[in-house]
Amino acid sequence: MIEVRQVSRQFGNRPVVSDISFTVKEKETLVLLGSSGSGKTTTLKMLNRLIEPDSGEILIGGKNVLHQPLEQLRRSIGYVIQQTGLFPHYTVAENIAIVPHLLKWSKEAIKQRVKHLLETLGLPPAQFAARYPHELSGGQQQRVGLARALAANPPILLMDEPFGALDPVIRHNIRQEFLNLEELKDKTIVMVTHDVTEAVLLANQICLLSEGKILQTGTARELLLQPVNTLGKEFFDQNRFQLERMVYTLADIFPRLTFTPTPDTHVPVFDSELTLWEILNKDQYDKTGIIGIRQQSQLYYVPVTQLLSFMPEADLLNSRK
Ligand SMILES: Nc1ncnc2c1ncn2[C@@H]1O[C@H](COP(=O)(O)OP(=O)(O)OP(=O)(O)O)[C@@H](O)[C@H]1O
Repeated sequence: MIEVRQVSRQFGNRPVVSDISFTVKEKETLVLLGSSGSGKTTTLKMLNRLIEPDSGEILIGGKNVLHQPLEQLRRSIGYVIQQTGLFPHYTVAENIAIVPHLLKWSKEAIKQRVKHLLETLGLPPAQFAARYPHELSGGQQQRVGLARALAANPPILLMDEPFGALDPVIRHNIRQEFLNLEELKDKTIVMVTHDVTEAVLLANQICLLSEGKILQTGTARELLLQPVNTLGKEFFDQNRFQLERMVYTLADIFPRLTFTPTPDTHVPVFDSELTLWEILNKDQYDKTGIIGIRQQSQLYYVPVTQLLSFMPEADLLNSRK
């Protein structure tokens, strides 16, 4: 668990991070979201002491990070940055092996770990292990950066705009892979992004920053549907239509649906707690045009077009009771 308590940091006499507090539970992903200059990177770097706070406390696993030996702290925290930070004169395998090597793992253990990570991240070792970073695409470099951060299996991962340098299609694909990676499922992750879609997709909790202060911390659903101030609301407005599909569940829109009779053919059935986005991203539905919804152990059938044409309404959540 990571606990950030009333942390502040100035550069010169300019406050860059002011009185920030949040908690990241084990195996959760907290996204630091905010526009450029809002203090995201500075906050992240205080977690692994690349920057030290002027005041406040940061506890990891109950221990103040300032009281832990720096080397030990950094080795228990994987760090992934946009520019990957790969060593240009090291091969892919050597780059990934850096921390296990420092930890004096056996040669065989290192070899097996590198092989496993490359396979997991879709980079066949026979093809990629001996290459140098400049012989890789941006997406491949980013995967190697992630593999390197994961090499010694640290419980915590800090990621600063990890997909930022990638073009939109690759970015989308890597994000999806990221969501499905077994290696990441038991990690406690803090990620910096200014991309709202990325935040909504990946975060258990979002901490929305503006000018070094927290505007709101909560789930994507809370930030989108129950903003506590205008600034927080406006941050999502440009992408609101798409983002709300990512947080509205079938149960939310249930009162607005018109049901059809039980179809003759088999149709896919979804639990009503799934979001519209989760349903619309599954390809099973377009064969039938109709889906089943399981709501409080009853089954209802509805044409998919109703989900596609759904327009969020301000009163919808209030009417769901
Ligand atoms: N070492 C430094 N010395 C002086 N000012 C700094 C330093 N590092 C960051 N800043 C300033 O602190 C502010 C916050 O920077 P930070 O990198 O934390 O923001 P950010 O939200 O991550 O922005 P971006 O999305 O552009 O990376 C910026 O105005 C930046 O110029």
